[in-house]
Amino acid sequence: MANRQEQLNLIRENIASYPDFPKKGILFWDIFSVLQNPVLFHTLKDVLIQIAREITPPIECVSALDARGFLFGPLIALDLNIPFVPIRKKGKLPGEVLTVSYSKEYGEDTLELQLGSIKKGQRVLLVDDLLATGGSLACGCELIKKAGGDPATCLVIIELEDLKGRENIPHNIISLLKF
Ligand SMILES: O=P(O)(O)OC[C@H]1O[C@H](OP(=O)(O)OP(=O)(O)O)[C@H](O)[C@@H]1O
Ligand SMILES: Nc1ncnc2[nH]cnc12
Repeated sequence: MANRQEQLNLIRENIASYPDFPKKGILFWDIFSVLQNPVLFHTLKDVLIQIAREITPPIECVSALDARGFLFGPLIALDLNIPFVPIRKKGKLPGEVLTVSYSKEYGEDTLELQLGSIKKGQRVLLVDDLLATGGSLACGCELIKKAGGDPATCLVIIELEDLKGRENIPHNIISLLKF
């Protein structure tokens, strides 16, 4: 069995990148290239779960950002046997919602969280595939706080270090791979 660094190196080598997508000047990192290989997908899932289990004090809920965060957040929540709560793009969640707008590397958007989906003071792990400017994760953390929860840790697979996104997020951030 490979150690964690070897597992991460294997994943790193298999993340595809596309220049000028979705806009000129953006180098797009495509996590779906990892999911096409079941061995790598299993490896990535195992690393994410190990890391989530190591967080102290323990997390009580997993949330994730629409859409690529949904590929990973539910896997962690199921393994830890704790609730999963989606944070979706505007207009997709029924019932009463909290709403916050934000900017990201290649545009602007609005995210929503269902009222009552997070308990007061609950320690939430917020999951996404990638941290660029940090706009999306910061927005997710703000929604969790507005709902009364504690955005205890953000967990991403890829961090684009040059964009200094973590400076925009006043919470604990774990990234598996720095580019
Ligand atoms: O750090 P930031 O500059 O905010 O950028 C990171 C966000 O951008 C991407 O999502 P996108 O909004 O493109 O949505 P998708 O998952 O639906 O493709 C990515 O999955 C992150 O959520
Ligand atoms: N460079 C990038 N690649 C993939 N997803 C992103 N989201 C924001 N910036 C991104």
